[in-house]
Amino acid sequence: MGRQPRLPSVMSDPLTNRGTAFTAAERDRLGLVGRLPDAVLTLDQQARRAYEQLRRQPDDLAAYINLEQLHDRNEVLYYRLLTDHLTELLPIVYDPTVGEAIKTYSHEYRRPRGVFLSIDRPRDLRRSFEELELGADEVDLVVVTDAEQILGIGDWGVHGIQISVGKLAVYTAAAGIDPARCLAVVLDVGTDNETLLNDPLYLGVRHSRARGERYDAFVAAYLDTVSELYPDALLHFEDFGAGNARRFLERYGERYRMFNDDMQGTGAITLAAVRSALNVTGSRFGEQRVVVFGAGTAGVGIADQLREAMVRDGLDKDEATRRFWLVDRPGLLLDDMDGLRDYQRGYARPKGEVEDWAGGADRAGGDTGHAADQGIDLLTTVRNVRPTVLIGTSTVRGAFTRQVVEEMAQHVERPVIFPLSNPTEKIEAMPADLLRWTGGRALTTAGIPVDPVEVEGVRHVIGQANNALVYPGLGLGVVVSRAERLTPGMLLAAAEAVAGQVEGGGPGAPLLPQVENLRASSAAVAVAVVRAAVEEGVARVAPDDVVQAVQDAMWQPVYGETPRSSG
Ligand SMILES: NC(=O)C1=CN([C@@H]2O[C@H](COP(=O)(O)OP(=O)(O)OC[C@H]3O[C@@H](n4cnc5c(N)ncnc54)[C@H](O)[C@@H]3O)[C@@H](O)[C@H]2O)C=CC1
Ligand SMILES: CC(=O)C(=O)O
Ligand SMILES: [Mg+2]
Repeated sequence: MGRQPRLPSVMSDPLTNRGTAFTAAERDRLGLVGRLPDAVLTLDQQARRAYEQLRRQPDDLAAYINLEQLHDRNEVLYYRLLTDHLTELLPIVYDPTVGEAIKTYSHEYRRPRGVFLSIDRPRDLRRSFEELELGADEVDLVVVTDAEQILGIGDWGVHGIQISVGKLAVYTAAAGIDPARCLAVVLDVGTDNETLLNDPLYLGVRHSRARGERYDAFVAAYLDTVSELYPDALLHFEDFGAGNARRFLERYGERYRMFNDDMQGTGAITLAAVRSALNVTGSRFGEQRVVVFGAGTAGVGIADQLREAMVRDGLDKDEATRRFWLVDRPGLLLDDMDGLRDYQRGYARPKGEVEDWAGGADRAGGDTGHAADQGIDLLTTVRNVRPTVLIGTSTVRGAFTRQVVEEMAQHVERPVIFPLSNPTEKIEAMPADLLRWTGGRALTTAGIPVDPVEVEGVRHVIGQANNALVYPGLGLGVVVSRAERLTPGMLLAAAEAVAGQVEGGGPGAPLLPQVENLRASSAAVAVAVVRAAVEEGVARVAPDDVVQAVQDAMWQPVYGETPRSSG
């Protein structure tokens, strides 16, 4: 076993490394002579080899690890692979496999990617960024999580860094956000996950989750620091706990260029999917009755955006609010309940409304489908409300039972049913079942990717209602327009652009664009977002030719000019 020669930084930095694709002249100029086997491969050939290696992995988690290792060696090659096989690989680097990877992070750890900020070392916060030596105009996007509610799998402490990494991979693969201009961050504020705290190999801060003033001050210091160091960057918040996600967006959304993906991104993609479903049914937003099962960050974020659509459709805000029924752990949310969260209160139904409901207000969940802890359960709600739209953001697998779905389908011709919880182990119902139970009448999507399904001779292609179909284009639009803020008009423009990308219609057609067309649909979203930013007066750059400006801004996974020296 010999000595491993030191590799010049041009090879050890995944942003500049091209491995066996360095030409003889580059090897000579960059100090790589003797560091590589003789052959010079093209990016195509490298991609073929990398894909062969990937295909040999025994399962999805192994494929994830293999891809992350490539990510850490050669970013151009990694993104080339991702863009060439987007439909196949998005579920690996992102939802649902990223959930598995997050659970096993401390054990599968190989090398760090991203910025780790510890609440026990607040004085290191600024330094952690400064030592990256990135200029004020060199960062477009920072994705941060505190990992309290990762997807639907809960609190994963420092492991959450991989959701920031995964979200960024999608930004680049889907919308060509330059990976050299992005940062993934975790705020490691401790964890209440006892499995992690009792694991000797756990890599995070080893205490329970900090809350209250200390936690708030840490988040405030984070925002202060990143916005000062990178004044043009979009500050993306991911997978914070329900109360915090909303609180920070409300407190800071006007002050910083901030985006909460779980509220705003999920709201926008769901709005797009409902828009598309209404194109099929020929009805209007203002006519819908919406039941949301799981009134947390995503559920209420969705309700807010659908409510705005109803208001644009002519309802006043109170009328629109009355078209929503939110069901959470205590059952249907009623105005006399103790313990409602601030963000739920506005949607709580008057207690009097339910007194003569079949089942009644005092009825415990019991035999009526998925049991609520107490109060009025989902089945009773559906039976009495006769919703046209049913949204699942509860993390409760199987909550949309056959009974619930058949009840809904008795009263509407085309029930719109979106089980949005991630990952697969949390989904409220599989779209195939929704279609079978309704004889193909359900208009459905899911947060995870699912295969087409044939029901009664019709092949149904299921769109993926995941915020990944909207946030990359939204981010690109912010980058191109250098928007000062992310406004409701920009979110709406993004949602409408996604819905506008849906082809054709016809029996079994998906409600959302296909992932294989994600680059094109993200570009269309970006164009709409730039135009909205200009119209709303928040754009600091107003390109003459928006379409071309968006194309020009998209980073491509190709080897460009080589660095002049190994640096
Ligand atoms: N498809 C997409 O793009 C997105 C999907 N999601 C998914 O939505 C789910 C929820 O995520 P968040 O809103 O961030 O979490 P959250 O914790 O803020 O909300 C979940 C809500 O469901 C409620 N819930 C839990 N058990 C319940 C039960 N037995 N009955 C009724 N309600 C119950 C909780 O009390 C909470 O209010 C996750 O699975 C997540 O992956 C979230 C964001 C985007
Ligand atoms: C997709 C996403 O953001 C979530 O499930 O939390
Ligand atoms: Mg999320």
